Amino acid sequence: MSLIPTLAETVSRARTDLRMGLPVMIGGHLAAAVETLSPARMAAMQALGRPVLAITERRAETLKARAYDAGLARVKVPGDADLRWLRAIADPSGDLMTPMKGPLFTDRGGETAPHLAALALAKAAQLLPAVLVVPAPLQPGLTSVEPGPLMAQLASEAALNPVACARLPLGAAERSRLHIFRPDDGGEEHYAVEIGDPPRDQPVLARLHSACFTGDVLGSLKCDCGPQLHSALNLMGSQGQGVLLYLNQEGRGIGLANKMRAYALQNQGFDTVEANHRLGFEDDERDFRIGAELLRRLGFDRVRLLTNNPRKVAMLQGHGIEVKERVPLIVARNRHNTDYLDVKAEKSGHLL
Ligand SMILES: Nc1nc2c(ncn2[C@@H]2O[C@H](COP(=O)(O)OP(=O)(O)OP(=O)(O)O)[C@@H](O)[C@H]2O)c(=O)[nH]1
Ligand SMILES: [Zn+2]
Repeated sequence: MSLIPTLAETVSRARTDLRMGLPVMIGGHLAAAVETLSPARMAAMQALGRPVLAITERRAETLKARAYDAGLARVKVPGDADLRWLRAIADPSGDLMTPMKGPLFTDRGGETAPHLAALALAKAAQLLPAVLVVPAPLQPGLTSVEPGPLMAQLASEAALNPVACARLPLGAAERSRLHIFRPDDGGEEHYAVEIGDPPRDQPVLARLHSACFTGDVLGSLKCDCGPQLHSALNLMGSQGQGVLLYLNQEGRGIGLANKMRAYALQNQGFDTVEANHRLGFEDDERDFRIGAELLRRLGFDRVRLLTNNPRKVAMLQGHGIEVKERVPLIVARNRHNTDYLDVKAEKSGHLL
């Protein structure tokens, strides 16, 4: 095998570069995430030409900037703009304090593939989707990737390889094991809690749980995650078998930092869906294929799925897992989570 990095490895590097504040070369353009960009690197990029600030169509809607391309607006960066100017466009936390940012002028026509790819990479890095982009000759030492292969790689499904497994007696079920799976694209590891020894030729009681540090670990009252996690484990414990997948897709895939930005917007009065949109994300950025892949790796192809989210059912069915039954997971309301639960029911189609 050659020592040259594969496409998956190059993309994984590019994602890490953006997180560190290092620009990457995407199809003849330099691209850097605004969130991690330093003033010196911004100046170096401005010296190369006229950069644009690529933002998502969602963010552009809030800023009243015209998005001429599906999913993308390319905001012209004035010659005298500094990093504060870029950050104010990227980060909605100051929108209410300084609502007038414009007028913002956006590019129409011309190449968009590098910009769209750069935004997808910023999302994959769980950074705010706002990227400074400037045409540039190849820069030695920087990671370089073409937009087409980059997009294809980000959309592809990483293989999840089992790395370790051990018995882990739980309060909810003494006969439990924890399996760790590692993707081959340098992404997050995911876990599976196997309770008892569920027969592989029958539908297994299963839960796909997305990580929620605030709810699962801290017992936050803002969401229903902690109680859902524990009631799923308890039900599996009482039935003697089940499998709970703990997927590291914090904040519906936007990461904990962005989820806290979303909570800050919720403090300003926006709901959970609006907050995601104002940040430039879709309501739900999770890749549910991971759940299907993990179930298959564990030997299951039929489940009784514990969920209130019809999208989870549809996605599993679409990826080769038969959902024999949907088992509702009802959790207690409190005065902090009642609006959140209502919005999930009204806007995200949850069955509550
Ligand atoms: N972006 C964002 N994520 C949130 C918010 N509140 C909770 N989350 C995340 O939402 C996810 C909840 O996931 P799940 O428990 O799988 O729930 P679900 O999609 O609502 O579906 P079921 O619980 O199966 O019915 C977790 O990743 C949480 O971190 C929020 O206000 N904003
Ligand atoms: Zn939660």
